[in-house]
Amino acid sequence: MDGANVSTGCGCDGLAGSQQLLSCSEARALALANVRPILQQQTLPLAQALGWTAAADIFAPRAMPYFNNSAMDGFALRLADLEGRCCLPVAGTVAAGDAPCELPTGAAMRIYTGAPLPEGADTVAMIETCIDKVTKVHFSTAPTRGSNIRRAGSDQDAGQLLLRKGTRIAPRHIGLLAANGLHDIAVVRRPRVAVFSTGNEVTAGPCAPGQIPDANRPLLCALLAEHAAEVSDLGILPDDPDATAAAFADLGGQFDLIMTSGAVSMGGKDHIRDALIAAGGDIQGWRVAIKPGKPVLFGTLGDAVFTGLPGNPFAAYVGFHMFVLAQLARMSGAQPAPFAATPASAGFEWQRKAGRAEVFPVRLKGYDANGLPVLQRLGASVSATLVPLAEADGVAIVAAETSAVSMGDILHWHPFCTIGALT
Ligand SMILES: Nc1nc2c(c(=O)[nH]1)N[C@H]1C(S)=C(S)[C@@H](COP(=O)(O)OP(=O)(O)OC[C@H]3O[C@@H](n4cnc5c(N)ncnc54)[C@H](O)[C@@H]3O)O[C@H]1N2
Ligand code: MOO
Repeated sequence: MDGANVSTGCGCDGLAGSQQLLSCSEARALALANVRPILQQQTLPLAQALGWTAAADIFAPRAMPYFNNSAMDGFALRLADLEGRCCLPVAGTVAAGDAPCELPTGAAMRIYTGAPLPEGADTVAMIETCIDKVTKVHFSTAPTRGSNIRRAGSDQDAGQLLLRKGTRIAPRHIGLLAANGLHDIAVVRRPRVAVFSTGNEVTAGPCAPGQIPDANRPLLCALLAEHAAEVSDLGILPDDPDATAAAFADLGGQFDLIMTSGAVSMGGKDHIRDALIAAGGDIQGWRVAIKPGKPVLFGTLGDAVFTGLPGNPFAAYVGFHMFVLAQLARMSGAQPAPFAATPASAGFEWQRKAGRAEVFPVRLKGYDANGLPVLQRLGASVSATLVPLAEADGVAIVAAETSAVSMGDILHWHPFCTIGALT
C-alpha cells in the first residue's frame, strides 16, 4: 500500500483505544494510499501563483546582486585616499538607479543605499560617521576597508537552485523569483475538489424550526481556497441515500477529490458509506482514534479520492487538516507536512480519557525559560462549536495514550501564525 509508512509526525499514535479504530498513522496512510500526483502543468504569471505548487526546479538566471552596490547611505571612497587625512572633497552623488560611474582619485562620493558602487571605491562610510559639508566630507570615525558594500554575486550564484519542484508557493517565493526577474512559473494543475454538506437539518438559507445554518461548506471551501485548490461547491445533500448516490454518480471522472461532511457516523441517517458504494465507489477505511473527527471515511470513486469528514464543524476542521491537507499536497507533488509538529509546553493541567489522540484549540500564553511557547487549552472537548477555535492561536495535539497533561509537559502544536505572535 502506497504511503503505508506515512506518519502524522505529531506523536499522536499509540493505543487506538479500540480494535475498530485506525491509529492516526494508519489513517494517514489510508488517506494517501490512492492519491496520485497530478501530471498536468501550466504556466502562470508569478502574481497568480500563490499557493500553487512548482512543477519544476527553478534555477537562478544570474548571480545576485547584479553589481557591487552600497548597503548604506553614506560616502563611497578609496580608503587609501584617506591615509593621513580625515576629510575628502565630494565629487558628486550616486543614487540607486544611476548608471555606474567612476570615483575620481582623492575624492569621495555621496552614495545612497542600493546605488552602484563607483568604479575605484572600496569602502562606504555610513552617513552617521560623517559630517557632510556639501563640498567636502569629514570622517569622524575611520572607515574600515570593504565595509557597507554588497558585492556582486554575494547573495546567490548563477544557476543556484532557487525553488525546488513540489514547493508550495508562498509570498516569500514570489518575492525571490521576482527579485530574479522571473515573471512566469510552471505549476502543477490545482487539485479539483468537490465539496458537499449533508443533512436535512442543514440549510444555506433561513432556518426553519429544527434547522441549523451550514457551517461546514463555507469553512471547508475557505480552507480549500486558502490551499489553492479548485473548489466546486456542490451544495447540501439531503438525508436520502438514493439522492446522495445519484449526486455522486458521475463525479469520479471530474474531480481529484470528493469531500463530504456529516452522515458518516453510526446513526440511521448516516448514509454516506452506502451511497458511495451504490455510486460505484470503494471504502478503504473508516473511523480513526482521533478526537474530534472519529468517523472519518476514506474511499475512492472512479479516479477520485473520496474523503468523508464528520458533521461536527470542529471535527470537520481537524479531519481536513490531518488528512485532506496531506491528500492535496500529495496530489500537487508536494511532501505532505506532519500535522502539528511544533513543540510547545503545556500551561495547563488536564485529566482525560486515553484511547484517542486529541486535538484542541490553544492560546499562546507566552514563552518558558527555554523559549518554548506555553499554551493554554481552550474549550472543553466540544467538537460541535467553532468558538474556541476562532479565538485560538493554533491547535495542539496529545497522543492517544495520554491520560493526564501536567504543567510544563511537552505538547505539539500548529501555530496559525508565528511572525507577529505574542513576544
Ligand atoms: N452512537 C454513536 N453516535 C455518534 C458517534 C459514535 O461513535 N457512536 N460518533 C460521534 C462523533 S465523534 C461525531 S464527530 C459525530 C459525527 O457524525 P456524522 O459525521 O455522522 O455527522 P452528522 O450526524 O451528520 O452531524 C453531526 C453534527 O454536526 C452537525 N452538522 C452536520 N453538518 C453540518 C454543517 N454542514 N454545518 C454545521 N453543522 C453540521 C449536525 O447537525 C450534528 O449536530 O457523530 C457522533 N455520534
Ligand atoms: O469525533 Mo467527534 O468529532 O469526537 O465529536
